[in-house]
Amino acid sequence: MTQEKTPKQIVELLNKYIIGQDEAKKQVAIALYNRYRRSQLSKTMQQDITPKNILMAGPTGVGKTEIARRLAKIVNAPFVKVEATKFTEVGYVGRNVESMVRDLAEAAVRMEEQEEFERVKATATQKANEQLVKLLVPGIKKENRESSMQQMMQMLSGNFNLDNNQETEEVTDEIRNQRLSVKDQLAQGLLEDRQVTIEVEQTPKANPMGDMMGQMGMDMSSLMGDLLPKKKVKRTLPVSEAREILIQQESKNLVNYDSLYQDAIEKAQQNGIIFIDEIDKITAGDKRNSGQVSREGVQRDILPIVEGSTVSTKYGPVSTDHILFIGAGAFAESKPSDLIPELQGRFPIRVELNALSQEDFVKILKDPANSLLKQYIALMDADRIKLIFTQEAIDKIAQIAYQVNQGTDNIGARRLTTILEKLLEDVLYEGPDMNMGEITITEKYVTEKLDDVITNKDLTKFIL
Ligand SMILES: Nc1ncnc2c1ncn2[C@@H]1O[C@H](COP(=O)(O)OP(=O)(O)OP(=O)(O)O)[C@@H](O)[C@H]1O
Repeated sequence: MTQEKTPKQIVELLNKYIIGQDEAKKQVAIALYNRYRRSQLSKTMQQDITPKNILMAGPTGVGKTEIARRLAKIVNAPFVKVEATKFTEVGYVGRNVESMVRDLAEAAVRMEEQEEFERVKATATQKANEQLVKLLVPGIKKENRESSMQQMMQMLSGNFNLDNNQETEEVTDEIRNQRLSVKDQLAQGLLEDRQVTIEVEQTPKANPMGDMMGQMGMDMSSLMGDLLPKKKVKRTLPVSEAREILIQQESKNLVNYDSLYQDAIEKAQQNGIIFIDEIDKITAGDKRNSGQVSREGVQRDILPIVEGSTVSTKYGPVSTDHILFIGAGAFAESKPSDLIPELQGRFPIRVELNALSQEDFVKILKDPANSLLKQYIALMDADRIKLIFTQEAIDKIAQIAYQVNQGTDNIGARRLTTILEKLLEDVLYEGPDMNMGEITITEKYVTEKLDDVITNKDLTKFIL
């Protein structure tokens, strides 16, 4: 296991995206680094030192998930979020909790695939373009009796090779020249709208049986997929879209999936992070969810996974020994001490996240690298409109968000999203037709646009 970043460096990176919650940021960074420290020890020593997972307590929308998700991004770790309450639903059985590890393996495979696709991109694009040239200037299909005879002989001898189109295609000098010129035009982007017909694999439809098998740890579509040839259909598309599909197909051919799966499993085992939300709702102390699958039962099912066990996935067995688990919940009606003792022991690091203040909201709107305001500014920029917010307007938005949270449900920073959407609806709708190079959102605009909604409680609940 490699660990390129120290806890301090991790916190510095988290600071770019998350406002406040300093203690939580520090603790996740330490926990992550401790996992690396433990992996450096001898196997026997490792067994004696149990991994230290984290329990985050705090109201909704204050950054619990965001911290964990960002942490994973920063260290390029596969990440999944599950709701613990999902496992209390009727229809779930003990084994299902293992699905969180399967999902992690899946996430790791997707990450590795993305990296590999990036690595082979240049080659895949080149091959895709070569195919496009052939599709745009097809060769002459040879109705060659000899070759039909050969095919027949091959089939009789059990040697099926139905994909020998190229062999029966004649390429004259003229075609060769045409292809050269088309290759040039393609490179210059002149043929992007021309239609071509390509073969694409049809994705199998989801079926309920598959879902059931999935819950039992089997993946029907991949089982069947391995046995049956994938169904191909012909589609006619513009070159620009066809190229994307061909690149995808070529990339898949260029990637060695056996080693990709191995790498992905290694990554999930060594770097994986599983975020278990609503863990407070599976305690005996919580009064909700009664009459469903026993909450303590779910805790007992989760325990072996957190303690370290091996879960079979369709990519191979995954050991959970080094996976970092982050439990989170509001813990409003229950306490961490309501969890079964064994589970409490597996989550020894406890952090509380604070409710967000009006000042925090101002910072959340402005400061993070991809803050909400920056997102809207970027969106409008696509229409070549410069969107400007005055400081007073930003303060007003934060104040309204804070007030609405106090007056109705406190949903934390999520309130900012609904408020901004309402505030900017006219700008988003009319902006492109307004022929304005610049739109400034002032405090007055915020007040006028939102006042009606705020003063009417029913409207507030519905819209904001
Ligand atoms: N402290 C913060 N700094 C920056 N953004 C935040 C902060 N807290 C919340 N947000 C924003 O609000 C959204 C919701 O936060 P998050 O998903 O972390 O909630 P949570 O605390 O995990 O609550 P829940 O348990 O209900 O999921 C995030 O997408 C993020 O953009």
